[in-house]
Amino acid sequence: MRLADKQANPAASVLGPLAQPAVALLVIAVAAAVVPQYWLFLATSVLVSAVALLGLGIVGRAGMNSLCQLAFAAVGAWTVAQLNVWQAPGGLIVWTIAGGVAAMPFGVLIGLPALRLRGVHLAVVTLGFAAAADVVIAAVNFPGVETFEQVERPMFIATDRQYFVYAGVLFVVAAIGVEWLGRTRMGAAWRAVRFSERATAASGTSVARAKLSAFALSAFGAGLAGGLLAGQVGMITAQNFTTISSLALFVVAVMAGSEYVGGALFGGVLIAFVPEIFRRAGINQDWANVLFGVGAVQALSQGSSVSEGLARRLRARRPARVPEPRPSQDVGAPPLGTRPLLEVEGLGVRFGQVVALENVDLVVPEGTVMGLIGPNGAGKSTLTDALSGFLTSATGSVTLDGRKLDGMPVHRRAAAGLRRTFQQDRVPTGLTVGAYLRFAAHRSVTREELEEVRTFLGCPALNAHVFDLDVGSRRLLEVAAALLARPKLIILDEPAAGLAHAESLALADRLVEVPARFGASVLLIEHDLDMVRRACASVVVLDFGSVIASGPPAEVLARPEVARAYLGDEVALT
Ligand SMILES: Nc1ncnc2c1ncn2[C@@H]1O[C@H](COP(=O)(O)OP(=O)(O)OP(=O)(O)O)[C@@H](O)[C@H]1O
Repeated sequence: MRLADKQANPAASVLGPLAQPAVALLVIAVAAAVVPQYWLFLATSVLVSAVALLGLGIVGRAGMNSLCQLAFAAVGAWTVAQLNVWQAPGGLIVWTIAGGVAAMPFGVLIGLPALRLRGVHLAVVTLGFAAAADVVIAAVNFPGVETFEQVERPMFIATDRQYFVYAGVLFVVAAIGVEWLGRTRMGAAWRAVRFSERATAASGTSVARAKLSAFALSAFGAGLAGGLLAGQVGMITAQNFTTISSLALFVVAVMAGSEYVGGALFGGVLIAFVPEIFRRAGINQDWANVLFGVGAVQALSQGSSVSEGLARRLRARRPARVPEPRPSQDVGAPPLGTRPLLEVEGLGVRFGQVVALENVDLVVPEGTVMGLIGPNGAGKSTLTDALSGFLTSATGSVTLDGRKLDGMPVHRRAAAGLRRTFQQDRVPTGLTVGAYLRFAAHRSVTREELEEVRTFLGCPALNAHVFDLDVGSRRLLEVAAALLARPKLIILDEPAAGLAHAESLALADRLVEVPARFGASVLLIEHDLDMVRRACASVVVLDFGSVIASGPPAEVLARPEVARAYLGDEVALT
């Protein structure tokens, strides 16, 4: 399913989705006709590296590092060489695709540690794999090398000019594939995992699946590049896939921004042409790697690659329109549900010696908005984490609509109808509003449904970029996504943080309507007591991890023990 809105990419909406590939193919055709043979060979190398960089960009989208892309490429090249020796049916094009497919299990294998490791630890694991692959392929010759068997090209791509066109077409197809994937739910999951694994799981998406799919498809891209290289040079050696080359590829990806098609192409140009320019200038080609390293350090210190910086500058020309806050309009008494929806019995959570929750019993009725309040450190967020499945050490039992949730992982609880938002901003910045809502809804939603929820809460337009939104708008967006998922229960953890007081009250009025309009009960965690009074039919007060009061808001907030918990004094919270 297509997730991003067309307007998110101004060029695409003006020229049509096929215009960019068509222009690219035209440039390739013209270059094939006019560029001298030698430079065309280098240009083919650009395309080979660009395909590998597109693959690397996939793990980059998911916020992971892979320093072993050329080990995957070696698998692709090996497969092509072996199929060539066997003279397998299908010819080079089929062998190249087979090379990509053959690299995928290795991608999954390397992706497995990514389920537990992040950042530099994951990078070290992938580097280890690159080094191990280096040793293996240096020790044994690629198929056909001992017998001097060149990889055979079909007639129509036999010359270097024809092969350049073939590489160009393959790059365009790969670029379309990567862009298309980026707009699917899987692509949105990669962006979401990069921003927050917790929020991704809480939206019902398997973090493990998102990470492994990114590694598998990334390896596929690298495998394709390896096969393409095998066809280009005819006979491959271990020298083509050294660990240092893998590192250089990664560094260029960081600098150029391989998550963008333009960035991958630019990176390919750097890898192919900079060493050549150095050679012609009589400078040792290895200095190219130093230059790439400096560029990557510069990109990291600026917080964005060349492509990311360009994309931001383009977006800055079209700032997102944030709608005027809706005026608050007291919609009357909130509904008071009767049938129990969420039943919590004896919930307990300890962090070492700290007892965060102790023997908490709680019932959230169906069709209502219930408040959960308490002073800082009372245990509200811990309760949310325990209910949504993040705290596996929690004791006690949780039942939603008659179904026991105990032992269920986060994404399965979300699928069972329990959605939550977070106190901190967890909306991935790499998506448009529309793409985020569709992803986080975790079900097929029509544009009308999107617009309905968006306007109901007063969120920015679907084509606005999350990156450009203020914190308040992002909080509303998270609530909108939770509503779109049509859950049975939504736990909102301080949704008004970042909103002005009037906006908080307007949100409270909207929440009152949620049970009737969206069929979900709401458990609202809030410090803004005006908002709680306005939105909630009942309220539960936590203090030091225990429930100290519950009932209608006006009555509960007037109780001296509640005032004492908040203010340390017997003053009613009126
Ligand atoms: N990961 C953790 N390790 C150790 N202690 C923790 C951890 N998380 C929470 N706590 C402790 O558990 C208690 C409850 O914290 P919690 O964050 O749930 O409170 P809260 O009511 O959500 O507070 P706030 O309103 O400030 O968000 C506090 O004493 C806190 O210090």
